[in-house]
Amino acid sequence: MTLPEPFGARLRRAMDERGPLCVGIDPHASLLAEWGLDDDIAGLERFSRTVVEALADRVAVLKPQSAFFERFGSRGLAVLEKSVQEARAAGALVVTDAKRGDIGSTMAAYAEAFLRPDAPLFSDALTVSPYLGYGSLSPAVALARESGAGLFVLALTSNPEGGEVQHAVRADGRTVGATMLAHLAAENAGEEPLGSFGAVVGATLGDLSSYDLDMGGPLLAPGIGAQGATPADLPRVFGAAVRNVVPNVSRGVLRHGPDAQALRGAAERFATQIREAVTAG
Ligand SMILES: O=C(O)c1cc(=O)[nH]c(=O)n1[C@@H]1O[C@H](COP(=O)(O)O)[C@@H](O)[C@H]1O
Repeated sequence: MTLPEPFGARLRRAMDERGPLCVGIDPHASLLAEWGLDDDIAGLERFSRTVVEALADRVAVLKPQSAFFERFGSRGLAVLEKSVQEARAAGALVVTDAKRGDIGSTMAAYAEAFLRPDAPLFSDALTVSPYLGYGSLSPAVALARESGAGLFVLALTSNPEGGEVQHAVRADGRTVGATMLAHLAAENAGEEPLGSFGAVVGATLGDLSSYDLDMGGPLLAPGIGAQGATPADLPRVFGAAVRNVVPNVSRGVLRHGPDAQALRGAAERFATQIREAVTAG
């Protein structure tokens, strides 16, 4: 049996070919209104389809945020399934942002929901929370390896509240966030050209030179646009690890809809600024 190509290798290629930008599919009620759509299932469906049709053939990664679909119950989940499948079919890698995390035996079921290749919500990667202990994620790590999928583990999140947990210093002197990065480095050891086990590290966090961000995997960096970070911040925040950064922009692109050309233009502007910043950095 041939193993599927690992997520990290597929992501590296997509980043090299398309640039590293990840656009979020975050159908906030306020964005639906701005787009002239109703806050209902038809509005959700129209919003998601528009983003997928405009961008899935050109950006490396699309990241649907599950909460905005779950808000509509089972019909919302059906739209999420369709969006994930159509985006993947059109050539984007899909990171489903569901931030799952639970005791190991329950985590196994979450992993099956998103990382088993025949699952309706199968995604190239899933965001997960390690704050029930990194080891609780083991079933997801194992299934991702088997399926050629990946994980993005919350390490240093973009929100100001994250620090009370992630910057907390453990008995061994390391911060909790640094410990998560070290677990990921071990997971990715020997994986070329890029490991499949990424970290989420906010672009909003300023100087992170005290952290070892070179953990062999991708760094999903939300916070650009609506949360105040800019592409120009990336080299300062990530240092040499900037080459492995997948910058996420959600509202900063989405507010340009519903016109597909305007969405593409906004994504292109961010992509250009990111390329310039990474090259200069
Ligand atoms: O895992 C994430 O994607 C994530 C982690 C984090 O630390 N901060 C963060 O903003 N996110 C997500 O990234 C997206 C950011 O959206 P914008 O602020 O609109 O660009 C949202 O979907 C958030 O849920």
